[in-house]
Amino acid sequence: MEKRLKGNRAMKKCDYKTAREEYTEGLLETPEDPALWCNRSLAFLKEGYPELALMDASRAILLLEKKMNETITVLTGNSYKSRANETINEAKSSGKGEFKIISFLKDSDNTQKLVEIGKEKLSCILSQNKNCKDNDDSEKFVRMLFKVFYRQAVAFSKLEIWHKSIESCKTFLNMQKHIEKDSIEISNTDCLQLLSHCEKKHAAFTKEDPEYFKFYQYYGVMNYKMGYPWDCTQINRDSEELFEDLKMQLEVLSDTKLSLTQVEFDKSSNSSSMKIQYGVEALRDISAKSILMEETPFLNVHNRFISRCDYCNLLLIDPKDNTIEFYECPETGCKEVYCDSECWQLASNEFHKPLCGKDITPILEITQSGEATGSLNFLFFLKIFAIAKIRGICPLDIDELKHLVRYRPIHGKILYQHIWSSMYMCTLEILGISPFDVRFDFWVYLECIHMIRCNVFAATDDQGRPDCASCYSLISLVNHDCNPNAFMIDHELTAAREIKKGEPVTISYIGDDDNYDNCSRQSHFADVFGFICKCNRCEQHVTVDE
Ligand SMILES: C[S@@+](CC[C@H](N)C(=O)[O-])C[C@H]1O[C@@H](n2cnc3c(N)ncnc32)[C@H](O)[C@@H]1O
Repeated sequence: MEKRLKGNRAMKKCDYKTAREEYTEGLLETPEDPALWCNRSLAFLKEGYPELALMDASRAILLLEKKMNETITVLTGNSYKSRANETINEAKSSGKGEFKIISFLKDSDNTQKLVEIGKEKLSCILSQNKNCKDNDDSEKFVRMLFKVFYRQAVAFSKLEIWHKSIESCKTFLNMQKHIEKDSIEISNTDCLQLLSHCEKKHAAFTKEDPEYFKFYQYYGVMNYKMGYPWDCTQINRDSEELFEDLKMQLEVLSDTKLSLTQVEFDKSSNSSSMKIQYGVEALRDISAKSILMEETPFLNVHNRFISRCDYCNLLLIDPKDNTIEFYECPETGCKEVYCDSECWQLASNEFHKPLCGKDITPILEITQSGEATGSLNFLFFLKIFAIAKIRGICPLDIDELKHLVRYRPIHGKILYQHIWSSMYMCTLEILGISPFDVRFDFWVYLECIHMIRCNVFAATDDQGRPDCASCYSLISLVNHDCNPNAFMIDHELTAAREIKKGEPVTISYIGDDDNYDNCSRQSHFADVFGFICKCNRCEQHVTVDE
C-alpha cells in the first residue's frame, strides 16, 4: 500500500520512472494486488513501453476476473433498468449457477431478482447515477476494470495492433482526454461501447475459445532501441571479470587454439546496445579442416515431428530399419523421451523437473505450424524459464547465457508479435510460475526472445519444416563473415581453410548461402541479427567465386 501511494505521488509529478519502480517494489511484496498492476500499466504507457503496459493490464484483469468469477457485477441506475432486466432474463433462461452481487444497486427489486436466479457470466452495466457512493468498493472494482481495459486498448493502439474485434479501441482513443486525466468520467453512450468491448475482450481471454490463438496472431510495431534501461544484466556483460572468465573457458575448450577478443565493428554497421562486442581469434596457426573446438550445446529443442532425444536432440530412429529405441521418462504421464537414462538424468537436473508430465501442446501447436525456424524459439524460452525456476534466479542471470548478445533493431523499431504475450503466459502456466512473479516479468521474456534469435543454430527437416535448434554458450561468441574461415558441423567448429595466428575466426550465419543474393543476405542480417555486414564481399558486391 505504501509503495502504491509513493508510486501514485510520483505519477502526479509525472515522474513515471520512480512510479514504475515503486509499483514494481510493491509487487514484490504484494504480487496479487490488481491496483499495483493497473497503476504500473499506466506508468509503462507513459514511459513508452506499451507492450509491458498491455501485459500488466492483462494481469490486473486476471486478478479482477478471479473476483468476477465469484461475483457478478451489476451496476445500474434508472437509465439501465431495462438492460438489467434483460441480463436477469438471459441468466434465468441459461440457468447458470450461484453468484453474489457486489454492486451498489439502488433498485432493490432487480438486485433481489439477480440474487435469486444466479448467473456466472460477466455483465457490467455501468451507471452514471450520481447518487452512488464514490467510495463504494464495488464501484472502485468496476472502475478499475474499465481502466485496465482502457489501458489495454491504448497499448494496442500504441503498438499499432488493429483488428476488427478490437475496433472499439478506436472509440477509446476518441476518449484520449480521459486517460490523460487518468479519470473515467464517461458518458452513458461511451459506457455502452466500453461494455461491448469488455465482453469481447472477456471472450478473447477465455482459453476454451477456439479463436484464442488466432486472436493473438497479430503483429504490431514497437520501439526497441536499447532494450530496457533497468536491465542490469547488460551492465554486467561489459565487466572485465566476465571477459576473463569467458576467455579462459574458450581457451580450455579449444585446447588453446582459440581465444576471446574485443572487436570493434564499424559503428554504422551495428545497432547493438552492447558497448563491447566480443569475437574469437586464433591463438596459433591452424591448418585447413582441423577442428578448432567442440562444444556440447547448452540447450537443444526440437519440433517432435521426428523422434529425437529431448535432451541432446539425437535422432532416435534407426534409418536402416526405422526402429525407434528410447528411454522414457519413468514418471507416469510424462511423454519426454531420451537416448538413455544419462540424458534423462542430465535433463532432470537442468530443466526437466518443472516440465515433467506437463502438456506443452499449446506451444507445440505454434512451433509446428511455423514456417521459419524462428518458431522453434518458443521451446527455448520454455526451457530457459524452467532452468531459471530450478535455479531460483531470473532467466537473464543464467550463467551459460547471460553474456549472449541481444538483438537490437537497426532503426530502433521492431515488429511486435502479439503471440509473444500468449506464449509467455502459456510458458508460465506450464511451468507453474505465478504470472504475478516479477522475477519472470514480461520484459525478461522479451529479452530472451532477442537473445535467442541471434544466437542459435537451427535446421529444417527433409520436408523443409523447422525441425531442431541448438544454442551454444561459447560458439555463440563467433562472429559472422560472408567469406568465413570456419564452419559448424556436428557441434564442431572446423577450419574451412588455413587460419593464421591472431586472425579472427568467423562463420557464415546463413550457412550455405547459395539461395541469397547480396541484397537478401544483407536484409537477413539486418532483420535477424541487427547488423549490416561490411565484409569485403558485401562491400564489393562480389560472390565468393569471383
Ligand atoms: C552470435 S553473436 C557473435 C558474438 C558477439 N559479437 C558478442 O559480442 O557476443 C552475433 C552478434 O554479433 C554481432 N556481429 C557478428 N558478426 C558481425 C558482423 N560481421 N558485423 C557486425 N556485427 C556482427 C551482431 O551484433 C550479432 O547480432
